[in-house]
Amino acid sequence: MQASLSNCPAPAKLNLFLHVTGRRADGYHLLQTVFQLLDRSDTLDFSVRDDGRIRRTNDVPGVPEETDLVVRAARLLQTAAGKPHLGADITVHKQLPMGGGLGGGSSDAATTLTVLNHLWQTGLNRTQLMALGLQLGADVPFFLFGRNAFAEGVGEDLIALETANRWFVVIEPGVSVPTAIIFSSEELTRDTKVVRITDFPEAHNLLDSDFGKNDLEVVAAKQFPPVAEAIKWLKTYGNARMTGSGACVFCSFEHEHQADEVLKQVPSKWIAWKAKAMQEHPLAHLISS
Ligand SMILES: C[C@@](CO)(OP(=O)(O)O)[C@H](O)COP(=O)(O)OP(=O)(O)OC[C@H]1O[C@@H](n2ccc(N)nc2=O)[C@H](O)[C@@H]1O
Ligand SMILES: Nc1ncnc2c1ncn2[C@@H]1O[C@H](COP(=O)(O)OP(=O)(O)O)[C@@H](O)[C@H]1O
Repeated sequence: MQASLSNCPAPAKLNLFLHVTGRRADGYHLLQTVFQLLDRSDTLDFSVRDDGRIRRTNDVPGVPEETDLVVRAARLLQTAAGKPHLGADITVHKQLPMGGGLGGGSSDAATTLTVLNHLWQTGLNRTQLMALGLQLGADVPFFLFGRNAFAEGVGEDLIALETANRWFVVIEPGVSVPTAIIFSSEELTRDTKVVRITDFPEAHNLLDSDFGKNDLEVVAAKQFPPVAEAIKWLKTYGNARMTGSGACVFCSFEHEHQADEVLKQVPSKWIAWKAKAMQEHPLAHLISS
């Protein structure tokens, strides 16, 4: 058995649009969204243990070990696979901001399920891993699906899409937005018209069109003024939007040099970076269909 794997990527996602179309009986919201993978990632190291213990080896500020989605993902897989004697030491190198709408925690969890399924030779297929992932968070199945996608339900009904190979400028407005606060707002609209995949422009043209919006944006911008400020600033360069429940905002460009020009202008109070669209998750090959 291979004992360890280092520098495993957990990439960020953007929601190119995000419509809230209803609410389930359990309070969870029904969404329609297009998920886009980015080539900016957290990275994780895994080392197999033979005593059944699952440990995070480093401190992650603000995330106690027991609540880390990485530790919870590993425990869930250990139980589901019936391998109580197998454990792991996991190191999480965070690059993606927390509460940023980039899905960092969900992506870390998906990478953990993928890599430990491989190292422990657990043999779960993609569908089984996605079902486990959904127990950890609504975004986790997408990262296991492995391709850019149109998503419905709470994000678990996925159809693969070929999106444009764009460059993105992403601004971190310096606040962490808790997803639950945005979804529980009285001001959130929950009745955006349901679209069919054939209703919106071909995915590779999506970013050039006015199609879609992020229904969570109005709520987040009102409750977190730095989000509103970053959107306003970035809108002078193109069709800027918030991703997920915030806080990050993004704008896309055809050429890298255009992204570089915008980055040079970003006020120093914000962290900003560029990333390229990815069509496939870098670990997709480790999972069998
Ligand atoms: C909004 C999105 C869009 O991709 O992304 P993020 O901004 O979190 O990255 C996701 O739907 C977020 O999914 P995820 O990050 O997994 O959310 P969770 O932690 O499972 O949910 C936190 C809380 O938000 C509420 N919630 C979440 C998802 C949803 N479809 N309806 C909800 O009402 C629930 O109250 C839940 O307890
Ligand atoms: N490995 C992890 N990385 C980041 N956040 C985590 C992790 N494990 C648990 N969390 C919790 O999940 C919350 C949401 O994190 P994250 O997925 O980064 O943001 P978002 O859902 O906005 O994209 C964090 O504020 C943190 O409390």
